[in-house]
Amino acid sequence: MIRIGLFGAGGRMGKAIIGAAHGIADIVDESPDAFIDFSAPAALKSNLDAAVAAGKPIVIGTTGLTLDHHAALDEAARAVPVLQAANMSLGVNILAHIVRETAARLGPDWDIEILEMHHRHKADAPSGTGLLLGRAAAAGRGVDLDAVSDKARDGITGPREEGHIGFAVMRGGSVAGDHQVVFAGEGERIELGHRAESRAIFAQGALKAAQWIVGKPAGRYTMDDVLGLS
Ligand SMILES: NC(=O)C1=CN([C@@H]2O[C@H](COP(=O)(O)OP(=O)(O)OC[C@H]3O[C@@H](n4cnc5c(N)ncnc54)[C@H](OP(=O)(O)O)[C@@H]3O)[C@@H](O)[C@H]2O)C=CC1
Ligand SMILES: O=C(O)C1=N[C@H](C(=O)O)C[C@H](O)C1
Repeated sequence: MIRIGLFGAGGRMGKAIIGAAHGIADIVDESPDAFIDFSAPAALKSNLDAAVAAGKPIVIGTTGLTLDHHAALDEAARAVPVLQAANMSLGVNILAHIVRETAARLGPDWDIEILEMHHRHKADAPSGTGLLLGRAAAAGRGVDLDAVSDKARDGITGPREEGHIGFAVMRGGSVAGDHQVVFAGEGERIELGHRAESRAIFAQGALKAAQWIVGKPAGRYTMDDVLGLS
């Protein structure tokens, strides 16, 4: 059993982690072996400071992070092990590899669109997973996602720009997390997707990551490292 300090314990993911921890981890207030953070971007820096002050690893699932947040992750990773992943599920992390491979094999005349739907409470858009899948597609094409992403279409947009990667965001009800990557060619489409049936898969992935990261050297890690997908 490992001892986990949990940031965001009162939230939806915090409760899912407490529910999944039985027999794997004790959720504690003092002397944790590792921290898990599913809270909000505004809390990231103080949560990293707590991990660095304790000299313990931290697993971060919070999404909506900016370049400044990533700089803070890099800084903390000089002192302690830091794993940040927009999606802790096995399925999504495998899907990202399939998307990268598919994008690499198809020419730029195949349009790439990413669709995601989440529950009505979600604070950030596009989802961290949508962006992760967009980065995988962009990497497959050898381009930078920021240079080719279309995140908002409204009004007279004109025709689609070749090589761009589009995002469509839906919010409603209690959807735990649906993602689809559409490769649209002339006369045919490839649709690759993942549906989370509950938050349990994210919670189990976060706990697995916390078990894995204890004892690792300082540095930045991903779920690929945990799942052996690198
Ligand atoms: N990587 C992954 O696999 C997954 C990532 N996520 C991400 O995890 C994050 C949390 O999601 P979810 O549990 O649904 O969100 P909730 O809003 O249900 O919970 C957020 C928690 O963080 C706390 N919190 C919010 N803002 C602050 C702050 N500024 N300082 C300290 N604590 C704060 C809240 O406390 P209070 O209620 O008191 O404000 C609450 O306990 C989101 O970014 C989400 O996208 C979600 C699912 C899977
Ligand atoms: O906020 C959520 O609920 C989720 N957030 C993550 C994201 O932004 O991709 C992961 C999952 O899709 C659920």
